Amino acid sequence: MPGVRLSVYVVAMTHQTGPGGGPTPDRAPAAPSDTVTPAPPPTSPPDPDAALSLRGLWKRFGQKIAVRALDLDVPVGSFYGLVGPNGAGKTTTLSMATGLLRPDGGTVHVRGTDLWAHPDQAKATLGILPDGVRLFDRLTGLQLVTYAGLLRGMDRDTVAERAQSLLVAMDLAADAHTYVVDYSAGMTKKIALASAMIHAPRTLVLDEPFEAVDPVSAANIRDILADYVAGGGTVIVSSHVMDLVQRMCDHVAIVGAGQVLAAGTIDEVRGEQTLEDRFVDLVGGRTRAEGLEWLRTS
Ligand SMILES: Nc1ncnc2c1ncn2[C@@H]1O[C@H](COP(=O)(O)OP(=O)(O)OP(=O)(O)O)[C@@H](O)[C@H]1O
Repeated sequence: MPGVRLSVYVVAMTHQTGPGGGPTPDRAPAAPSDTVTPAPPPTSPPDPDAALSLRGLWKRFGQKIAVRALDLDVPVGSFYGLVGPNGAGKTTTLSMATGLLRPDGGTVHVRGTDLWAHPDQAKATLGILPDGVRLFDRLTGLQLVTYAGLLRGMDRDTVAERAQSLLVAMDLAADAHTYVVDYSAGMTKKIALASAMIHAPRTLVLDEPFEAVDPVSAANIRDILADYVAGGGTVIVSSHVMDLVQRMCDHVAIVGAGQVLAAGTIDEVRGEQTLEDRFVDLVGGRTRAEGLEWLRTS
């Protein structure tokens, strides 16, 4: 199928030091180096024009390889979905792609800038909504968004103006002075998204942005993101909701077991199928519920 890259790597475990040569923040100790196989070399150089270009990314946690030799190019101006089953490596990939987690190997380029070599330069152009990272939740919503803008070096007047607009857009104006610790899960997601957008980044990397968000807010956020892409921004979003990705994104990568199994435009990847059917075909994992007869009540 044109435009769809099927993964070619089927390799054994590997362990490398990070690009900076330092230790990685893994939880479990790495296996001895003589028991591992080195990663294959990147298949092609990074794309300097891509919003995000990943080559040969690797990450292992103890014996678990979370991401293995992952290549991905995200075109500028695309609305890119990253989908995969639980534990596929989406969060690990996005964390490495945004400078939150040091890769064991491979490279990350943001519009041609090597993120791990020049993190300040590359990160200045990114807005990040990480999954599961704690916020400064003893601030109010307004304080948190303001703080994000000031940290990005913006002047106070611009920050104040944009913070108000973002709170309105996220339907959080009435809770601007509520502490984030008292926000619901969906409100927390929205205030984190507002914080990621305040500096008008060129690329937004959003890990599960719609999780716990109510349908009306989700529709509003989708509109905001669609406008942002129409204005030249790039959005990379991970999600489990295939229908949402199919409707919202113009590109998609299906990730399984730490690798890209297929990537391209939505039509290229799904072919004649729905995206969900294509996803299930590629990642497998459908099981019959056996041994649960005791759950039947009648
Ligand atoms: N800090 C960590 N320590 C140990 N193992 C980890 C760590 N982070 C992730 N893993 C493991 O790496 C694999 C990939 O995890 P990751 O969170 O990237 O998957 P995911 O695709 O984002 O999953 P989900 O859709 O469930 O959020 C999983 O097997 C997970 O258990």
